[in-house]
Amino acid sequence: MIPVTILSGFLGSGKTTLLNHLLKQPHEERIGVLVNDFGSIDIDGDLVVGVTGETLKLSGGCICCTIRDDLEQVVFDLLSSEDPPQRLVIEASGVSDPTSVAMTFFVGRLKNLCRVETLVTLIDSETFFQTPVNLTHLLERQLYVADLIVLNKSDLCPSEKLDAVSTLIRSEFPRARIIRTRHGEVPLELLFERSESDFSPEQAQDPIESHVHTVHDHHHHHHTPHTLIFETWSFTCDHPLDRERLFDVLSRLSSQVYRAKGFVHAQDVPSREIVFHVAGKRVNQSIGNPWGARAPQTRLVFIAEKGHCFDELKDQLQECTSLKKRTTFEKPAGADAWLERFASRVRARY
Ligand SMILES: Nc1nc2c(ncn2[C@@H]2O[C@H](COP(=O)(O)OP(=O)(O)OP(=O)(O)O)[C@@H](O)[C@H]2O)c(=O)[nH]1
Repeated sequence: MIPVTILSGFLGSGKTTLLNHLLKQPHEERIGVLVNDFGSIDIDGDLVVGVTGETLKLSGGCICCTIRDDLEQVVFDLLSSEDPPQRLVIEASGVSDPTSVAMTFFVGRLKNLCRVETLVTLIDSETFFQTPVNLTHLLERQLYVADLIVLNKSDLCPSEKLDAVSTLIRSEFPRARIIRTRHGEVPLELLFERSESDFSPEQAQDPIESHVHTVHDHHHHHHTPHTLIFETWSFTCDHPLDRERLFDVLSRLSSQVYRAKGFVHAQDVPSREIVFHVAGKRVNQSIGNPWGARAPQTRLVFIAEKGHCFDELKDQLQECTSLKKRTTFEKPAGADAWLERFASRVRARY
């Protein structure tokens, strides 16, 4: 039976960062990695670096609901390949319920091939107490089934706040082990350590959600698909963007936008990708890979509250393609004529 580790945690909590850290650590097993992006274009798969095994991308939906069958198929194909991985790590999308992802391994063809060893849930410690009320249910679901809870982004959080987050989580979810990290730096041994028992379907029957997914009826799937709760929109553009303007636009995103990320074709660094992340109110950018033979293209994905209208953002992003430099001072109409009159008066006097 192939051991499976499921990484979950809300949008931007640091799952991909943890995955990258994990894959950079020396490991002897062949690790198969599956990355699920909720957005309509795949970004996460390309953000995973240093993979020694195989990385498969599942995008365009959430593996816990709309594309759950795809997950089963992809894992089955991977395990039936000539050189199958010895271990699987699945990065669930930030909006997914890890229980549903785990349940995929208790039904159909995967039932006798895999065992779900560890469920890891990441928390963005900095923004934990600002979690929008309509998202606390999802967060609870992610925490409830976790064997390991990672309080990530500890570098952005004063120690008193971190203690408060830790105390609250420990009292609400006493079963899990809790670890504080920065940049997802969890030791491999901890991630792959067998918990006291593997995940069992009974764990899915938690008090938070009464309508559980039963083992026998895999299609008896009651929870609301995330496409009904979240809105996703992507922006692609071949023209280079003004990075300063883009930073400005991304810094002022509506609070209904929970997450943005992607690759930018920037005017000032035309030869390399610029990787942008917005998580909470924080905008991060870093220089990524050279475009090489690929045609440079900006690909940004946004995840927001259902019903959010992206029209204004679309206009703002399109304006970032303009080569015109922004001026902070716009001369009022008639200013030139006035200046000319003023100058001639000065000339006449002196
Ligand atoms: N300062 C700081 N930044 C972090 C830390 N962990 C992750 N980040 C940054 O947070 C942003 C989001 O990190 P990701 O790893 O992409 O988050 P994610 O959970 O995979 O995001 P989704 O897949 O969209 O849900 C990136 O800009 C990371 O560099 C941390 O511990 N400290």
